[in-house]
Amino acid sequence: MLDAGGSRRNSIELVGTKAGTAMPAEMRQVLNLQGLVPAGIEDFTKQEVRAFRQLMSKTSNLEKYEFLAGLRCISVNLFYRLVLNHFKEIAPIIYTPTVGQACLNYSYIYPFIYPSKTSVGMFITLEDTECIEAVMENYRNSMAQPIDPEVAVITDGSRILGLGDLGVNGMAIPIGKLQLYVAIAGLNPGRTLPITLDFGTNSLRYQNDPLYLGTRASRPDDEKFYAATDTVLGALYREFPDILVQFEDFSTDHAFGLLERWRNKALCFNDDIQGTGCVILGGFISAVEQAGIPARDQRILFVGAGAAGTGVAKQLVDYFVIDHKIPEEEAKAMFWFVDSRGMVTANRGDQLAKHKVYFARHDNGDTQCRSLDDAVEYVKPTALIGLSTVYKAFSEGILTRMNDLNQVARPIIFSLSNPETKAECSFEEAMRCTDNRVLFASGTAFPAYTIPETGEVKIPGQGNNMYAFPAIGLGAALCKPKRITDTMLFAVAKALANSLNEQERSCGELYPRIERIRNVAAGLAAAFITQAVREGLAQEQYWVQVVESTMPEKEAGQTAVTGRYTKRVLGEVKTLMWSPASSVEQYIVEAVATVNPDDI
Ligand SMILES: NC(=O)C1=CN([C@@H]2O[C@H](COP(=O)(O)OP(=O)(O)OC[C@H]3O[C@@H](n4cnc5c(N)ncnc54)[C@H](O)[C@@H]3O)[C@@H](O)[C@H]2O)C=CC1
Ligand SMILES: CC(=O)C(=O)O
Ligand SMILES: [Mg+2]
Repeated sequence: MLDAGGSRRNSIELVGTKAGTAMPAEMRQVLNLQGLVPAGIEDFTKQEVRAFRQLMSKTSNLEKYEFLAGLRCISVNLFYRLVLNHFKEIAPIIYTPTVGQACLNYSYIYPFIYPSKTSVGMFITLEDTECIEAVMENYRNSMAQPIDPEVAVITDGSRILGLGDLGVNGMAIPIGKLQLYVAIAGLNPGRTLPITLDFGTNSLRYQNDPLYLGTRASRPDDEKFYAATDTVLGALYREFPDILVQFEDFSTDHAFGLLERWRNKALCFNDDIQGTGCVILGGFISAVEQAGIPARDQRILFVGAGAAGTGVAKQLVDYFVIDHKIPEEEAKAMFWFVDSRGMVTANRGDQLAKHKVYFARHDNGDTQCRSLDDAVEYVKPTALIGLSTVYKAFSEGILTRMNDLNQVARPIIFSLSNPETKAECSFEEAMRCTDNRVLFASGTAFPAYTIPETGEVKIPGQGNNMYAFPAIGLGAALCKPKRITDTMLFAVAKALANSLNEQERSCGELYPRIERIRNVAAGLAAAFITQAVREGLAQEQYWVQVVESTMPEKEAGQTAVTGRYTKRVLGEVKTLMWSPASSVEQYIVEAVATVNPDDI
């Protein structure tokens, strides 16, 4: 009985896109399904249409999230088919902003799944770390296919988006990030591993919530935290030696601490510090080019001096140093920070956290700006970058003042906190208050804005690390670098800035349109690989040969790298690239739209 059930299940898995109502008559017979399914035999496309109708019939975004999460448990293929073909509509559901709501409600909406058949990932408690090898073994045994994961996204839920400590409820973030790895970079869903370190939560709200799914205890101290996390990461790298680990949404000190501990000895990066740095640098380069003053005249005020704020600023400093040949001390002096206590200065009177010290101002004399308004008056910024988690921190007064201060150059205003309930301002507000002159990006997508006087429709840029991490992961999965360096990420940021097409540039946009994100990710992954090879860190010999052989005549080696990418899509769909069967061709066309067939 059990055996029969098992083989039947396997058969159904094997048929993939021919499951359910798409199952051919012969197969229905073999599986004894006559009379158990409607007579109509339809193709996958019709299933997609029906699923999309059902999705769109949901009245709230959270319901849409739940529908998609349930669908994914039933049919991975159909889920990704929908995501790929309706990416613009679905990305804001499986990712920001709705994923924020999903996290807040995760213990209420957790799907009814059975981990022996399908698991959503790993939930590792402090107790589990004492038998971590067994946990790894359990995961391996639960996998539908005997293949190693290529990318793990790991969080401890301590700083989920701008929503704070959500404990185990943060799991929706690694899940959502990895769904974008599949949708944007074509990774095999079976090769993605979401992990939540369920070490407790300091949110009493969750500790006291009867339906809370995680450990009801306060978080451990640093010593225990690092020991337990090291145990998990050590086991993970032993079990899956080539895996890329993406650290996500750890509280600030642990975000920096883990990166320092692991960045030089394993393949990993922190998405909030480095991925965000990459993406914001990419958009910032485009903004500086359009602003109308020399780059070295920029005066950049960051609101929020956390992991993301200082991570982004560090990459911007690199840009001024490398591309504009501005000495580091001068480049650093182009930056000011405001945090919850006011402007970050060396003589503010409090002990500055380590990551703020580099940017602390020493030239403020007795001036200590306690509010953002004061800081704007003091700095007279040309660029205002929000990574503060403070909703509407960019008031109409501040936005209008930015416009007044920047009559020669166009003001750069990035409202980057997520989800949109934490965004410093909306696109519409920024446009209205700056006479539509703003160069704008936001972490969560805002709607397009129609300029009332002219009817012109303006599309805001989405400055979200989703433009970087899938490409970093794809590049890492392909060339298997020993580690990820700042210069490799810088190459990705530059490739992002260069990825805008003529139409996007002529409309003054800062990021490529979301519809092209797969194609763009291919180019960014190519830049990542090329730089890894240059630095002698790529371990995949094929890539070393391809990149080196094309370097002299093709500056970035991009075409050849993309060529190999194509080959892998064509030849090794099952082993590396993944896409629902019927859209593989479409994917290839998108991914290699610019490739000369002779190079493939
Ligand atoms: N667009 C994107 O791709 C990304 C956006 N983010 C967003 O950035 C935000 C911050 O993330 P992290 O830096 O990791 O958090 P964090 O907790 O490390 O930093 C938050 C910073 O904001 C400051 N802050 C708090 N209240 C303030 C106030 N009233 N005025 C000025 N500053 C204030 C804090 O002092 C701290 O320096 C989150 O909302 C997150 O979702 C983070 C990563 C990527
Ligand atoms: C986008 C992202 O990683 C964050 O808001 O934390
Ligand atoms: Mg994050």
